[in-house]
Amino acid sequence: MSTAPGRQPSVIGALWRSTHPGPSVVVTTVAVVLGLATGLEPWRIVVLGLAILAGQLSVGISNDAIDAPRDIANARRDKPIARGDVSVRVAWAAASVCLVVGLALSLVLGWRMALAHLVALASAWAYNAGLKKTALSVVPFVVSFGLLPSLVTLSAQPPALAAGWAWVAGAALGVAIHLTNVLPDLEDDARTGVRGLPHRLGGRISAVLAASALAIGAVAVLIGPGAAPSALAITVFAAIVLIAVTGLVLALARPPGRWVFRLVMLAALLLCVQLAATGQALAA
Ligand SMILES: CC(C)=CCC/C(C)=C/CC/C(C)=C/COP(=O)(O)OP(=O)(O)O
Repeated sequence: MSTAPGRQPSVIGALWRSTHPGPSVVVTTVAVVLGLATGLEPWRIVVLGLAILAGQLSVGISNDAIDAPRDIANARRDKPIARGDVSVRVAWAAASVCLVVGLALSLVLGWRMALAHLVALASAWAYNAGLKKTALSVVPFVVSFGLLPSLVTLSAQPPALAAGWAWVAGAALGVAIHLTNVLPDLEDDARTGVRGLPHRLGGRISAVLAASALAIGAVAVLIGPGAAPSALAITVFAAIVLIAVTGLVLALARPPGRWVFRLVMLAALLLCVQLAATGQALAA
């Protein structure tokens, strides 16, 4: 979003744009929807949503604060810190406050939930702090997204870890998101020495693996709960597989770009519907 000439952008607006608002809102929405589906009490859903949102804001803002020198070198006009709309110091302060608020709210839901959220956030911050430049760049996505269903089930009374198949679905979603999110930035990243797993694999292999991960996640949710799947579950499963196959074929036919990420986001959304449809079975 650009600012009209002569108008000072607000610091809050600039911070919000640094949070990676799309993914932050999506992850929060997934947690809230799963909370509703598993029958959490309303106050727990509100606290869970705020805790996850605050954690996501801390991850997004710290990512831009750490990347500021690189984004300035790449003249990224979409990055508020690189544009000078907000200082790195203010961004760090905001990221720290959001981190503390996210963990404090998690504690309200119980120490197990707070501990799991701490691990998920530490893994995401480790990505920002340097893992993104290594062949292990996918690991934080496997860990954090693998834990996401458990952040919901551990917020219940009594708290429980999520079922194994829900961990698989979350981790598969994380792999697909990571492998496709960086596709549009491959060239910028190469210029500034960022060589995560997708950069090493190349766009095409990354897109193929992302589509395969989505299909694996969908199969895990379909057969994991053990009971005969409902008509809705089968329909959503078929839609995810169709999107995954479309992504696969298109990625093989032409160089993958932002559209692959959009397809993955659509399939990710459907995977969440599929997860939510399992309701109480989500807890181990
Ligand atoms: C449940 C939970 C805590 C999930 C979060 C997991 C996780 C690893 C998040 C990292 C998010 C992030 C800011 C990616 C973009 O960074 P980038 O620097 O690769 O891309 P950019 O150029 O868009 O900033």
